[in-house]
Amino acid sequence: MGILDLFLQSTSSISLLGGLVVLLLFYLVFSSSFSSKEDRKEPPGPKPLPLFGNLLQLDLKRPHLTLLKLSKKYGSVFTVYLGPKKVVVLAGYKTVKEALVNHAEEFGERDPMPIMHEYNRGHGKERKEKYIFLKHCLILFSLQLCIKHILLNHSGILWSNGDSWKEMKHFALTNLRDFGMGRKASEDKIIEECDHLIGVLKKFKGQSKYLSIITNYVSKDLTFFPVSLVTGEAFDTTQPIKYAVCNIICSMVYGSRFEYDDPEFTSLVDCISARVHLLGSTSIQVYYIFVKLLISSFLRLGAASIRQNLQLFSRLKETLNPQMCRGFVDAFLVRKQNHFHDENLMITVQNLFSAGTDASAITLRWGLLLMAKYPKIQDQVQEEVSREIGSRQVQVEDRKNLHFTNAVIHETQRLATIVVSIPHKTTQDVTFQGYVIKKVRLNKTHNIKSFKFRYCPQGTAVTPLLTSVLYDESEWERPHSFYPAHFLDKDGKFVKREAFMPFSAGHRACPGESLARMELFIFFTTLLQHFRFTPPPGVSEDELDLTPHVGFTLDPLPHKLCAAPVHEEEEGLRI
Ligand code: HEM
Repeated sequence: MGILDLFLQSTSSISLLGGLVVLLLFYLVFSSSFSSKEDRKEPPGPKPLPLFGNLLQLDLKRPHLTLLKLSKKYGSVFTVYLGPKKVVVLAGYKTVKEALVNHAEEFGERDPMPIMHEYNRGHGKERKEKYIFLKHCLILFSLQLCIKHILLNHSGILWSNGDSWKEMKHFALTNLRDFGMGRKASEDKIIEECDHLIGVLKKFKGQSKYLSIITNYVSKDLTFFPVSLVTGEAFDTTQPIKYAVCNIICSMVYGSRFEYDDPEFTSLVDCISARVHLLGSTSIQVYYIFVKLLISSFLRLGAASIRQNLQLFSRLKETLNPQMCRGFVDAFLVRKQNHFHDENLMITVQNLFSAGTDASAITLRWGLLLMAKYPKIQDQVQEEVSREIGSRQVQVEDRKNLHFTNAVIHETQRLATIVVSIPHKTTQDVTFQGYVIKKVRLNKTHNIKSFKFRYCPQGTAVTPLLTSVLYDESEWERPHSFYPAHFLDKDGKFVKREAFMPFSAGHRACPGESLARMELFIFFTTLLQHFRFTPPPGVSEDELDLTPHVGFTLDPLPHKLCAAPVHEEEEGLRI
């Protein structure tokens, strides 16, 4: 062995040893700071590593499942560190409800995700100036700069706090109600949209590959007879359902719907979905370090959506009649005080679109996938629909007679648990279930450029784990199975369950719940009234995968289904 080799070997051993010593010191310093005496009463949790926190203990593809497991070990209130960021997790129905409802004020703020925080970090220009700047930027095509400037403040509903959030949420709730949310007007809009959706799904029957004989219940007197149906071409349910659901928000926000092949509309919807998708990517959720790399794609998508909305707003402004508001945007434009500025209009509209389209559309897609996977349950739904409604138009009023169908929709929402959690934060030091949850305070040394300032804003982040409520073993008989009987009494009548909380609760509860519930009922029931959903040819029911794709929401994995028309009079296919 040459002297050089020896030297290299000893140098690398020394540097390795040195590295280990540094890491050990680092670990000791950090772990003592993570668990100082002062913190003893803080919620327990797995020991974090410096910088990485508990990231290495999380299954990053299914973080919600790891959190469920940790709740079994550490209890219903525990702490995890996502990198350097401390997060208190609340698990189980009783704990989540107690925090969000009984301690609504203390747990009621939103903890903006790092990417939102990155947007919102700013230098206090006047709003008007920023908006003018935005217009200039648009002209100059400097889209990234535009968005940075338009999002300097916490605007809109979803990611904002304080007075602006209060005013925007109240305004959205009252105005969307005025434009039909949860009422007859929105029922009519959903019914009209169902017709368009049915028309689109019917187009997929053209190149049928094979005929299947299924037992179908089409007669009112419950005589079962086989019907020959063209199973149709397998299609991806994503876009038609998303377009249909988005059109309901469009008619309330802009006062009009769009055709599914209108490029302005399709790019608006696709852009919103892409942003939600990116927002939910593991890298953004967990690896704060990579935020900078991803932010430019996020900004680009945001810019496209802003540009489209600006065009729509300017068309609405040109034809605005304050005496006759067509939708939410008109109502906003005629109010010109306090928080009713262009920036809030833009972000609130974007929030309504992203929150209002994706969640309902994804739930519907889960519903259809579950029907294809469990044909006997689909039989029962179709039998009930046929018996109670026949071929007339489904109405929201029918919900009280369609006990089984209603139970299936609720069970779909429970099992799919599509919103795992949207982060909250504490507004003050809170004593909760015997633990002290301290508000993270920033001192002057945390200047605007520091890592901690950007990713650990004031207040402790709190994750009310809705999945743990919807899968709570002390509340649900079969938490991990598709079991509509969770929502039925012994006489087969629909029963509400307290632990059914997919829309969350308390101050930040979903303002779109009544609209979403109406959409889910009318779209789902109408689709099952008209179509039989089956796996694509060559795929068995068992092969349909119910593993979710984990992002901002839990979506079904990409899949295709066949939709076979069930009505004789519609298709003339009965034999
Ligand atoms: C099946 C459909 C839906 C589900 C499961 C759902 C679920 C949720 C959940 C869990 C939250 C967070 C609550 C929290 O932070 O504790 C939320 C917030 C929100 N949702 Fe929904 N939602 C749905 C449909 C809608 C619709 C149709 C709209 C619009 C009309 C909407 C608008 C919003 C908004 C604006 C927020 C933010 C509220 C705030 O931060 O104060 N959602 N939703």
